[in-house]
Amino acid sequence: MKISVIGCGYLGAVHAACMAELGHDVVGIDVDQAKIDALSAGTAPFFEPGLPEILTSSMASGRLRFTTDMAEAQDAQVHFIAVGTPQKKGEYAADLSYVNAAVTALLPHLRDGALVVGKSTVPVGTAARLAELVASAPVDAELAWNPEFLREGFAVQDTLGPDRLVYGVPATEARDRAIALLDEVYATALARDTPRLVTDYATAELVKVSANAFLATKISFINAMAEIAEATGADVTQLADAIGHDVRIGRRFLNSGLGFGGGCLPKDIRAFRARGEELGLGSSLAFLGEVDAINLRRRDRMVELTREALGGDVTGKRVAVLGLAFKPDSDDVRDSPALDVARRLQDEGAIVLATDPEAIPTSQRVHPELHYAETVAEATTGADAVLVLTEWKQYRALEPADLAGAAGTIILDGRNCLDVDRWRGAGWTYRSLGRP
Ligand SMILES: NC(=O)c1ccc[n+]([C@@H]2O[C@H](COP(=O)([O-])OP(=O)(O)OC[C@H]3O[C@@H](n4cnc5c(N)ncnc54)[C@H](O)[C@@H]3O)[C@@H](O)[C@H]2O)c1
Ligand SMILES: O=c1ccn([C@@H]2O[C@H](COP(=O)(O)OP(=O)(O)O[C@H]3O[C@H](CO)[C@@H](O)[C@H](O)[C@H]3O)[C@@H](O)[C@H]2O)c(=O)[nH]1
Repeated sequence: MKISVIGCGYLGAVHAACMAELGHDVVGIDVDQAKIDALSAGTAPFFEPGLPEILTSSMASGRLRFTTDMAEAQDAQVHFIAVGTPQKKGEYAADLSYVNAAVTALLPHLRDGALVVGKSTVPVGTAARLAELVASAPVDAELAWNPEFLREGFAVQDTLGPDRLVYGVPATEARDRAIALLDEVYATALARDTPRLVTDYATAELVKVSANAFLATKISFINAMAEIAEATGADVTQLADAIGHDVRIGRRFLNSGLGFGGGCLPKDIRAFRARGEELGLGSSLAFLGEVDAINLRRRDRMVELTREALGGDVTGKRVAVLGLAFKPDSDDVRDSPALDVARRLQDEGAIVLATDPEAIPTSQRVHPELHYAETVAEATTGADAVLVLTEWKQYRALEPADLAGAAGTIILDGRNCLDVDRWRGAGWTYRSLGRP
């Protein structure tokens, strides 16, 4: 099938490459010339495991190409909208200007029978409005909403093998045709019995934001328990293991620490709250304000813990920060708790040297004033304290001997990911968020 993917960021570039990998003929379109140049050269514009390989194979097969020219979408039967929906400046609501612009620019290029498929995360009610815009096209075209649940770091795997497919389709006679086209797109996943839920626009939009709200709530729940654990001498990681054995609760997404960041959970819970208020249902989603507040307090506590460990004042103290990305296996630093803590410590007068296996270039772009080191050895040499803020596999595996160049023996575990006995046994002062 001929497919266009409009917006080639973390979501769209992976989606385009994976659709081509599945045998479709795909054109990826973006307004960012540099991104399109990189993708056209077969280079992934960000770090995502597995993406370079499928980009190379799909481009070599001739089934994948990239352009900034929207007219090249004209042959496609299905058009995925994968542009950004960031938080508006100074507000909680989502900025829908990119989605509106993308759909508007696509309209003159739609062919008869085309299906425009929303993938971006949007406030409930957006699809119904965009459906009217699509209906104004000079041809017979329809809109469907097909939210995406991929996780960065596992984006290729999640796109090729999603855990569920949700189709929000029109209530008109075009419904069956929209379902048939989406079934053709996802034939490989459907052949493996991937659950498929066909619903209306509003439910499809809400499935996405409520899933992220639930995940964020689960993380903030365990981080609230970490606050209580810290005050009472309990161990939040043991608590998570114990409650996680109850299958009704489950252990996943109960990792306490610095909390959630990234381009999705923080802005999605805020946009959901803002939408609730617009609907006159602010109280139904008011708890998300608390989820957000608990999450942001973790960053404050990490800065405070560093201050405490360094005798009450970080001024002039050397602090090594290991980890800048919002999570391991990604170079994404959007709303990254790690980068935020590093920056705040530097603002307080600490001499911060930060490192990350992949996220130095992305961090440098937003915080050129921070000092970066290419290796752990370089970052930790002469350090009074070492902070682990993103739980990359290589940081979890660190041994005290690897930090022999540090001046002090203070290690602060912002992700509750280190072996306490290994560090204390080697004479280090180990402190964390919620472990005694
Ligand atoms: N990143 C994820 O893991 C993920 C997962 C599921 C859903 N989402 C949702 O997908 C959407 C995209 O997220 P992202 O992380 O890929 O964002 P991103 O910022 O990485 O990518 C968005 C891309 O859209 C492009 N763009 C903007 N306006 C355009 C236009 N008019 N025409 C063509 N391209 C345009 C930008 O240049 C950019 O490359 C958001 O709504 C997000 O919430 C993201
Ligand atoms: O137990 C946990 C799990 C995650 N996190 C943090 O939560 C954030 C988000 O992690 P994760 O959800 O794995 O990453 P994303 O790639 O942002 O994926 C989320 O956001 C995407 C965009 O909407 C959705 O598609 C995914 O389903 C949803 O998991 C990161 O900062 C993690 O460090 C924790 O603090 N504790």
